[in-house]
Amino acid sequence: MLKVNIDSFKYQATPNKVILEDISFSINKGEHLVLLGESGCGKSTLLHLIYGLESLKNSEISWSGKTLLGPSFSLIPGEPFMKLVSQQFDLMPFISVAENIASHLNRRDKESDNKRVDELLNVVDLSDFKATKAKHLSGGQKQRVAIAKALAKAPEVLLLDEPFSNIDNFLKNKLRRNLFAYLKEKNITCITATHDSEEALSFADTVLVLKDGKKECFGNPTEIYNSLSNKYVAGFFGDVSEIEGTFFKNTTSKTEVLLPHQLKISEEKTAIEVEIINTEFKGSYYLIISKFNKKVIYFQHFKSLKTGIKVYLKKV
Ligand SMILES: Nc1ncnc2c1ncn2[C@@H]1O[C@H](COP(=O)(O)OP(=O)(O)OP(=O)(O)O)[C@@H](O)[C@H]1O
Repeated sequence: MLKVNIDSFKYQATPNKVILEDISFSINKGEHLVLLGESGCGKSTLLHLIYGLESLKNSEISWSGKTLLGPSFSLIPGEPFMKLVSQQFDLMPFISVAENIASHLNRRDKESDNKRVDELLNVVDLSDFKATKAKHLSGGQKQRVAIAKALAKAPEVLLLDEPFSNIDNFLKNKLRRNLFAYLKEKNITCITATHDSEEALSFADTVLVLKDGKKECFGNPTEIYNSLSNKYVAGFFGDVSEIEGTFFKNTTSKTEVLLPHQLKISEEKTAIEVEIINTEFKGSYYLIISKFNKKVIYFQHFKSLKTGIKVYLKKV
């Protein structure tokens, strides 16, 4: 089990700025935790602390019951059973993809090394680039080699910092399925930092949403999605509308946070009469942008609607 208990963390360079505060959680071996949060909320910092690149005070991080001591206690920062794939890919440019990956292997048995390289290239879908020099790869391809390289020595824990940020949507889906299935098969514990909610919904066992260095919510993806507590959390999953509960005849006036698929046009008159501002074609549906009580309201519809017309809305 990986246990993280961070009281607070500040960088030496900015001693008056708290970067992370009151972050505690644990994940079981083989589980996948997704850290979801907007840019600058502290995701990379948290990964660096877990990996052991920064020193902590009044805090503890442990793996399988053993406390990780941090950089002050080791000559080479970083734990040997853990690998971090950061946003800098750290490849050797003048050698091939295969040699880059093999540089992390024991290099005693050429044949088994070669097999392992092939297996890993298959995981990141780069078999055709085995002999290509790293400097001739695109950003997304380098990112995939960095992941394969991190997996070479079979780490127990893999930390991924925005692992698919340079990869197009079409390939991303295939890669994510391959990689996360491989990690499950090998029982490798993984933490992925991202602002892509799909990674959280489809591939996480647990999601930790961070906001301004603090824990906003923690739980399994279904729980989080089905009880979107506020605009910040809901914003990762789509355009957010906020409507006071009284408009739905709720007993309280507590504002409801709704995603576009949770609102639809009502044939009968309701308390929510919106004016259409714009329509965006989204492929399988139209996203309708409308105005209600000076607020922007988003809902899904099966066809586009004319700007300026008024319709009534209700909850799905
Ligand atoms: N070495 C450093 N020294 C001082 N401040 C830093 C350092 N590295 C990061 N920060 C600050 O810490 C905060 C959190 O940064 P961090 O990179 O952890 O965020 P993030 O959520 O990973 O962002 P992104 O999604 O953009 O990568 C930011 O305000 C950043 O400016």
